[in-house]
Amino acid sequence: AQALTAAPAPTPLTAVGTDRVPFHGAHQAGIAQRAQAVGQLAAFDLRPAGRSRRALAALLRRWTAAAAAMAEGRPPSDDDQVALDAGPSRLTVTFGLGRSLFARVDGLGDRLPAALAPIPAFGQDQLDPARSDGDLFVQIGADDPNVAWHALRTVQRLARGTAAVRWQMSGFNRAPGAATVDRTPRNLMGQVDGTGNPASLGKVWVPRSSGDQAWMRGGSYAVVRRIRMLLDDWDELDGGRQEAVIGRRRSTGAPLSAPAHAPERTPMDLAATGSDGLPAIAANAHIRLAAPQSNGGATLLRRTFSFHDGYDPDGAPDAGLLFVAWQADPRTGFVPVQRRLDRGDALSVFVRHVSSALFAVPPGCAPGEYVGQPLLEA
Ligand SMILES: C=CC1=C(C)c2cc3[nH]c(cc4nc(cc5[nH]c(cc1n2)c(C)c5CCC(=O)O)C(CCC(=O)O)=C4C)c(C)c3C=C
Ligand SMILES: [Fe+2]
Repeated sequence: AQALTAAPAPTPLTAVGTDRVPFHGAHQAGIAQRAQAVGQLAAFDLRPAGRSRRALAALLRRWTAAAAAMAEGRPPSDDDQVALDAGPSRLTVTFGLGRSLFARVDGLGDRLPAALAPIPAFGQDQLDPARSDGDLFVQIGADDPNVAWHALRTVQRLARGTAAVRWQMSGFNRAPGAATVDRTPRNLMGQVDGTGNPASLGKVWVPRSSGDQAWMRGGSYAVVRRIRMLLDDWDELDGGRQEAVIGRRRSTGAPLSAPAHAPERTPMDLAATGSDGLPAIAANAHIRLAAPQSNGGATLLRRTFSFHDGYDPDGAPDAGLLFVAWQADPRTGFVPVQRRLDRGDALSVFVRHVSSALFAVPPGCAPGEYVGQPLLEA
């Protein structure tokens, strides 16, 4: 065996480290790109010293400059060097604004978008206010854990004196190169999760020609829900019942309306029946109730991370989904879909929504500009 003191074999920086996502553009990075292996979500509340347009603009300018540098694999100014030897690793840092911010910062009251209306309470919610909402949102994704943590630490350091962390959550996904087959990654229930995401992002971006607030055009709205999975209860179901709850096969992710060995992306047929004459995709199956065709066309881009934060005293894992859903308007996206799921989804007895937040995510910016500039300066 090689002695631990021996110099490590020189491994070349692979595509995992060198891959990058451009920070600048029409839309912020971290929405259209497939989710990275590591996610860090954080909400900040403005401190009294940060509750002016000037202080907020300065913070967003600092955050933008640091995020743009790190996305290229360059250190931000006054760097702590935590990620000095790493490549950009597909780092994205995405910034959002919560409803409470518009009441706290002078002169922003009349700039509150109608789409930032509070998410209504749902019957099965068990939300913790301390882990919900927030003035500012930062979503970080990277294919390397050190790179993601470095970005989180950097935005938090740059906020000192202006804004303080309100809540923070860490998540993960399959690492690039880890799959043996070409298939959408699995969640912690073992399901292929993400297959039904929209092929086009037309309903994700606020249209250029509409919306009550011009500064949000080209932006999007993020609904963030920490959804715990009741995994010990789930384990009690046999495989067939687990598949019926979702409406898709566990092995391939194909819909239950398709033949046994159909590929993952076979379209679902909600009218199909089995040999018993019953619907192949049950009336209360998750995909039937969540699908756009069951919700007047309501469409979401789900870009989620799994989480696991230890165990309860009874041994149950505190694990589940950091559910991040993107849409042009949550009132016609997340809200009607969740209303339907809350009332009738077979999955709902195996999950628990424990936190909720909604953020307006402004469009992207060009070099020299900062995210949110049209809100604060136009
Ligand atoms: C309000 C929206 C949704 C919540 C909350 C939600 C929670 C949730 N979902 C899964 C697992 C799966 N979801 C799947 C599909 C799916 N889910 C939603 C919406 C919400 N899910 C939509 C819009 C869809 C797509 C429906 C379609 O048109 O096909 C699937 C199937 C595979 C896939 O399409 O991704 C799984 C599996 C969990 C575990 C969960 C909460 C913890
Ligand atoms: Fe779902």
